[in-house]
Amino acid sequence: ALVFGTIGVKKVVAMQGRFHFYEGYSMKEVTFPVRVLKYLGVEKLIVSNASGGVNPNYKVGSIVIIKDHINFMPEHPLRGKNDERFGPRFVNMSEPYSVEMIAKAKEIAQELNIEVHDGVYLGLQGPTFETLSEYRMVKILGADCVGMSTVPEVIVARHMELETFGVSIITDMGDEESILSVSHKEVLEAAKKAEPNLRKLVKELIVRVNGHPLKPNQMHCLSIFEWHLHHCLKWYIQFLYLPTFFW
Ligand SMILES: O=P(O)(O)O[C@@H]1C[C@H](O)[C@@H](CO)O1
Ligand SMILES: Nc1nc2[nH]cnc2c(=O)[nH]1
Repeated sequence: ALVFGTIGVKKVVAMQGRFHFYEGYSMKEVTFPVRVLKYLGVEKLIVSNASGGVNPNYKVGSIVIIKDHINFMPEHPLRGKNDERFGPRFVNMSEPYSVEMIAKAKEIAQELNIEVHDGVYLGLQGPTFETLSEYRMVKILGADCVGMSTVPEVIVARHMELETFGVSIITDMGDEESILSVSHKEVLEAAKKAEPNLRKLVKELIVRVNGHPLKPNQMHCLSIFEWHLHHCLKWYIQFLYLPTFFW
């Protein structure tokens, strides 16, 4: 489901969940929502995920601003005939995550006293969590965290020239002491704990980032909508949770 709303004077559409390759969807299906969002007029994409940390400076609950990724997914979302209406055959991936949005998010985090790290996310197929040796491999390959999503969506976002910001919550650490206990339940619990800070950060980023504000006639609707938004914000944001898209 797509949830439509506003944050400040920005129109927002959030996906209630995402598709994963490990669930059996094709890469085209996994990334289809990004195409839809682009055609809805979305200009900027905020994508979030849960991941396992291999950078020893992280701990469970750390918020990591994704500065780059390594594509280790088994299939490429742009494989096959290229549709030039969407984007070019060969996509420049030198700045998959917006440097401008990263800088703004860091500035906000400092102001709000929220501890953030930055790092490289490596995407694997899943659904298994990594073995100790695989976590070690992830680290050797130059990544700071590992997960099962995001990379295909970001590739397709770049294909369509959507400016992208990515953030990851470290829900488990891929080290010898904590690895024995990693489970999906723990992933959900750790993500929930980090959620209030992530919510503040993302909300403020949406407010401050460049984009088209609502037009004056839309402001009238907004004032009526604001009461609703104010009273339902808590509920709303829970659904905005992961991942959030806006334009
Ligand atoms: O959709 P994300 O990447 O946030 O979900 C992560 C990876 C798996 O789907 C799940 C593992 O617990 O969390
Ligand atoms: N692949 C992978 N995905 C995750 N999602 C949350 N934690 C992890 C992890 O340790 N590994």
